[in-house]
Amino acid sequence: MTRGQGVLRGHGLLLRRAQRRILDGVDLALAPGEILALLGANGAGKTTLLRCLLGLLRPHGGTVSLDGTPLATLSRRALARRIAYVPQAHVAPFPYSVREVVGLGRLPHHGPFAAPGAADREAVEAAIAQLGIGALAGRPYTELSGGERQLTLIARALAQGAGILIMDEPVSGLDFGHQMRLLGCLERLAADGYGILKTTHHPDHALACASRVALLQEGRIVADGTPTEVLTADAIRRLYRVEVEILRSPAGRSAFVPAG
Ligand SMILES: Nc1ncnc2c1ncn2[C@@H]1O[C@H](COP(=O)(O)OP(=O)(O)OP(=O)(O)O)[C@@H](O)[C@H]1O
Repeated sequence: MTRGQGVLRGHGLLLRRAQRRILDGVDLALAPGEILALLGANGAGKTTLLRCLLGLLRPHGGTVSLDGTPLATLSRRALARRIAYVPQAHVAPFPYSVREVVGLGRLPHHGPFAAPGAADREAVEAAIAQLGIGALAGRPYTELSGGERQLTLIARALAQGAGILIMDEPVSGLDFGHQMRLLGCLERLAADGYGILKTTHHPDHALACASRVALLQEGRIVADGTPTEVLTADAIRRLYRVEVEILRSPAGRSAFVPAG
């Protein structure tokens, strides 16, 4: 278990696609206990950046390191014990049960040819309980709704036991209740030492549940700081080209609403 360890750092990341610079000198680091929300318009390069940080895409320039060790020198298995990924959309070809899909998170621990042991089964049941999807555990993954699939993939990431969670729009497809419960769950995980990097299209969620916010625009990180520092009405206007204002509740909560 590596919770509470591990600084994941991308430095000077450069990535081109068809002559276009998708990432243009990106520096971004994630420390244990942080929830870092990455925001940017559609096509800004958020998923591309996550895939570079996961070692799934090799940048044309720059480096990614984990505790100072270049990612490229770590085996896939060693990496999978340290970093878990929740992708944006996932279509499963086989009707594995939810419990089996969550169990795939344990592969880096017991290997592909050994049967899962008691610790693996315990980790799977704990992750299922944490996401509140016990009622789905025996159902085929292919027959789940999009939101149910998303919860299953998050449970798989938790079962993996890695201290760093990288999530691509984790609330997409979740109903309002599940969104709120998931944000609460992320806060508890961060308090427990997990480092969490998530992309989001919801500035409000970043205000409510992030310790840091980074904005990606035209291949560069244009802001990186606390949610209140970074998420101003002006920054939202520049990022998404919409006019907004910030409402503050008596309890000190903030939310963006259309201006005017
Ligand atoms: N395999 C690919 N080949 C060519 N271009 C690609 C490829 N994958 C992504 N792109 C382009 O790279 C850019 C960044 O894509 P990316 O998926 O990283 O954006 P994003 O910020 O995650 O977007 P969204 O918010 O819509 O999910 C987009 O312009 C996209 O069209």
